[in-house]
Formats: sequence, C-alpha cells, structure tokens
Amino acid sequence: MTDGEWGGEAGGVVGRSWDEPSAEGRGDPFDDALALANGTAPLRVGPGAGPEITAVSAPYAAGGAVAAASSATGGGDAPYTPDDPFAPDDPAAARSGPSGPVDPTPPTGPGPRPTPAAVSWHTARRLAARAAPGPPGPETSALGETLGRTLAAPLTALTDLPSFDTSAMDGWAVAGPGPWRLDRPADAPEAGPPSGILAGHAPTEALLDGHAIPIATGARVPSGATAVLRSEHGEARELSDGGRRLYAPRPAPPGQDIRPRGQECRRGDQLLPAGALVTPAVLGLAAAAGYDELTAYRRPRAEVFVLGDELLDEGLPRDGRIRDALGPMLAPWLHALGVEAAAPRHLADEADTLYAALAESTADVVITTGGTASGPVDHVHPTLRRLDAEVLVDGVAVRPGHPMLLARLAPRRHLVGLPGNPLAAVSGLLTLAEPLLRTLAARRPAAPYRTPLAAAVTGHPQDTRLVPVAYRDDERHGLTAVPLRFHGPAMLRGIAAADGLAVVPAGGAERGTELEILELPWSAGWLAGWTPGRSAPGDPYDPPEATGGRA
Ligand SMILES: Nc1nc2c(c(=O)[nH]1)N[C@H]1C(S)=C(S)[C@@H](COP(=O)(O)OP(=O)(O)OC[C@H]3O[C@@H](n4cnc5c(N)ncnc54)[C@H](O)[C@@H]3O)O[C@H]1N2
Ligand code: MOO
Repeated sequence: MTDGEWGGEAGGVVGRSWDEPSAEGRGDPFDDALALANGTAPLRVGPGAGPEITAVSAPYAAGGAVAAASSATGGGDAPYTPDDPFAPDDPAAARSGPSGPVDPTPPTGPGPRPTPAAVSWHTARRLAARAAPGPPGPETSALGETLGRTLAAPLTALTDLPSFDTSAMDGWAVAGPGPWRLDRPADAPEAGPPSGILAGHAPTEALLDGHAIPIATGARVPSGATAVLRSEHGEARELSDGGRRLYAPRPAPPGQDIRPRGQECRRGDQLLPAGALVTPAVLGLAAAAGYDELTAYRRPRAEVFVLGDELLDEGLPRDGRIRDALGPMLAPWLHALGVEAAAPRHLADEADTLYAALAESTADVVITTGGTASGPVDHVHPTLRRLDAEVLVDGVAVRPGHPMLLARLAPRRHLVGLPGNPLAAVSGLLTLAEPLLRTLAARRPAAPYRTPLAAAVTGHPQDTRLVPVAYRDDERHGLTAVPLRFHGPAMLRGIAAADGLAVVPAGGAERGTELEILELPWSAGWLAGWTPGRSAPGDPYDPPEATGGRA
C-alpha cells in the first residue's frame, strides 16, 4: 500500500500533486486539505469527480474512515507482526490508523475531539509551503545584514568589472615587441630598482612604443601598453650607456596577462536575478560591483516555546526530570534556515500560560515543542481551539513525528507544533517548519537530491520514515547514504552524526535504492572525511539497529 493510498482522504484528494491540473473539476487540493484538517467546509466536488472523491465529503465521513481503517490494517494483509519494531503497541490504535483514531461520525457534543486523518508526508510539505501567501516585504539593509536573505531585486552591476585594464601578474607592462627600454622615471630614486605601478595607483603617463615599466598584479595598466610580461619571463639588463633593457625569450602577444576593463561585466549587466540567496560569495560580488547595501526580503521572525515541566536547563537529569534538548537545538537550526529566532522561552505546562504566550506573540511563526499529543498537560490543541486558529495540518503520516501540526493563528502568523520527542521534533521541523519558513524567506526549494542507500532500511507499513544517514564516498560504490543507528524518536545520537535524513517510503527500501535525502543546513563538508573502517564499536555508523522505540 502506498502513502498516497493511505487514509482515503489523503489518497483521493490531497495526495495528488499540486502541479497536476485539478482533474475533472475537483476542488483546489489546498482548500480541500484545509477543510479536511479543520472539519469545516465540505470539499468542492465538481461534476465528474471520481468515486473516491464523492466518498469523502467531510473529514469525519464514513468513506474516509473506512479507507483509513482499511489502510491501517494494510488492506487486510498488514505487513507488520507483533514484534515488528514499527508495529503499534496497541492493536486498537492499529485499527484506527497510523496517526491516531479517526472517528467516523462528526462531533456532536462533549467528549474527545476526533482527530482528522493525517496527510501524507509529501502533501504536508506542500501544504506548509503554501500556507503563507509569500514573504514579508523587502528591506534595504547594509551588505553585512543581508547574509542568508533572498534578493528582492536583481543585482545589477553598478560598474564595469574590472573597472580598468588590470595587470593579472607581477612583471612589466610592455608596449609593442621587445626588447624594451626600461627608463627610470624622473621621480625615481637613483639607487634601487626602478619604481613602477602598484595596485591602487593610477598611472598618469602613457607607455611609449618599445618601452616597459614594472607593474604589480592588480595595478592599472598604462595606456599604450600592449601586454604584461611576467617577472619570471623577462630579464632586465644594465647597458654600458647606463640605460636598462628588458629582454624576453618569447614574444609578448597583445593582451597577454591583461584583464581588460568590462571582462566580467559591463555597468548595468544583471549579475544575479531577484530571488537569489545572499551567500558569502554574493556579498563579495555585490561589494565588487559597487554595492554598500542590498534590497532583500526580511528574515522571517520565529519564536520558540518549549513546553514541559520535566525539562531542566542545566546539569544532569535528576528526579525524573531531563535536560531540554530542543531549546539549544532549534534557535541555531532556525538561524541556519535564514530565520531570526529569539532565544527559546520555556513555558510552564499550564493552558493559560500557553494561551497568553501565543496570543501575545507577534512572530511570523511560533514553534512549540511538546504538548501535541493528548496527555493531561498537552495543551496545544485545546489552546489552538481557544484561539480560534485554523488548523492546516493535524498529524502527518511520517515516523517519527506524526503528531506534528500546523495552524494559522492570523492571516500572516502561523504555528508549527513539534512533538516533544527530540527526533520527532526534527522531523516536524523539516516537514512543516522548513517549507513554511522557506516561503516566508522567499527561498527556492532545494532541488530534490537522491542518493543510493548503502544498506536496506525497514519501512513503516503505511507511513513515510525519515532516517538519519551519513554520506560515504568510496571507489567501489560512489556516493551512498549509510543509515545510522540511534534513530529512535527520543534519540538525537543518529541525527547528530548525520548529513541528512533519508525519506524512506512505506514498506522500506532495499540497499541501492535511490532515496530523496533532506540535507541538513550545515552538512556540507563536516563529515566529508569520514570513511568506512574508521568507525569504532558503538559509534552511530555501526550498522546494527538500535532504535530504542518505534519511530
Ligand atoms: N496516547 C497516545 N500517546 C502518545 C501518542 C499517541 O498517538 N497516543 N503519540 C506519541 C508520540 S509518537 C509522540 S512523538 C509524543 C508527542 O507528545 P507531545 O508532543 O505531547 O510531547 P510531550 O508529551 O510533551 O513529550 C514527549 C516526550 O518528549 C520529551 N520531551 C519533550 N520536550 C522535550 C525537550 N525539549 N527536550 C527533550 N525531551 C523532551 C518528554 O519528556 C517526553 O518524553 O506523544 C506520544 N504519546
Ligand atoms: O513522533 Mo513519535 O514516536 O513518532 O516520536
């Protein structure tokens, strides 16, 4: 059973690619998925919609529930067994779907709120990317302030580059064929080498035919010069008449070692289009092209609220309490995604505290950690209802992290609810927060990157899995992705050693299967030196599985 087939609603409506035309007059998939998540508007079913659409007119409709239930049992032949590491602990939960129970009837009174069916992982990412209408307005800022932001206007050269004919080498500027007269300029001291033209100095006199003058790399070539002769290719000799001559064993063809003005660009040329990411190299180019400031979209602003009274900010775990692993991780991770994130705030597990924090926040995106499930102090869902927030995604068919959620607090303010288990929070960050923040930062989606697996990976029966992998490059197999140990939902040991997360489809993947890899913002180069054989027993690269729980 594929992810797209799972859950009825997800397969029939929101599992369709956004790029496909809306077939046969069906409703907009985004609106449909929204209606599913909120239980509000019915799907707009056009004439000729397929039977799988008509069966799903509301999130709690029997058709959806039947489909979800049948998918949860694997359509009658569920591929997992009781001792499968991914098999649900609770058989009732297994029957009710991979991401929580799906109530076949609409809510009619007090009692537990039915959970809408989870959407597929790919759909969740698309919904998150489309949740915000676009980036906040552009701002003009000093160059250094724009690193990691997206250009809101094309970068157009303010000058020719180079802006003058430039010597590419240390040596002599020569005019015409050699040998050349090396006259000591009138203002040169009697002793020592003849002075020449240094970088940053503008030559005032033209070079006469048959003459040469010492010149430094980067210096402006005098008018009349036809070439630059490198210092190692010429020899200056004193003559009996007191003059000096420059000899070269080979001719100096016109233009040799001169970078002509405008070689890289002419003033007014477009160097980069609007939408380019401001990288360190772009800052360098912009400075070279004459910019002191750039117009770029402002960084999205995020606030992180860490929920959980059991969390300690320092010291060793004690008395049933544990260290907060998400606060220290999320702010720098968000910075790496080009987001302005204040230091995380630790909130007490009280509904009113969360309500006040969310109501007062002015951030573009609020990220909460923990409290997404239905435990006694899991206040995220009730607080969103109290705030009358619009839930866009409520559960995703992905392991770990399936209780993750996305809600709209106001037209341009969103909340991403990350599950408390640390690797599940990473999964939510990459599944929902990253696409949303990418839209807000006007960043282009990374081109999907696929790498063959170095070893088989077990799959979840219905859901996508995100599994930490490290790249290995060897002569025999080329670049492969090695699945790492310690990938349980409460573990960070695998992801801390990873270059990315492999997107493992339902059912798993064999060794050699090319899988999409979600790269981590800092992965390039950090572990590039790692080769097989250097791993020590117990390190994350060791192949045996140790999940410490279901993912
Ligand atoms: N009855 C059910 N219970 C749970 C389900 C379910 O479907 N039905 N889902 C499980 C899954 S899967 C996850 S993931 C968690 C999500 O729970 P919450 O988002 O409500 O998170 P908490 O309960 O607050 O915490 C879960 C776990 O993570 C630890 N935690 C929380 N915050 C941090 C942090 N900042 N640093 C380190 N560790 C953290 C917390 O102590 C818990 O151990 O729900 C399951 N339950
Ligand atoms: O999200 Mo949970 O098990 O999937 O950690």
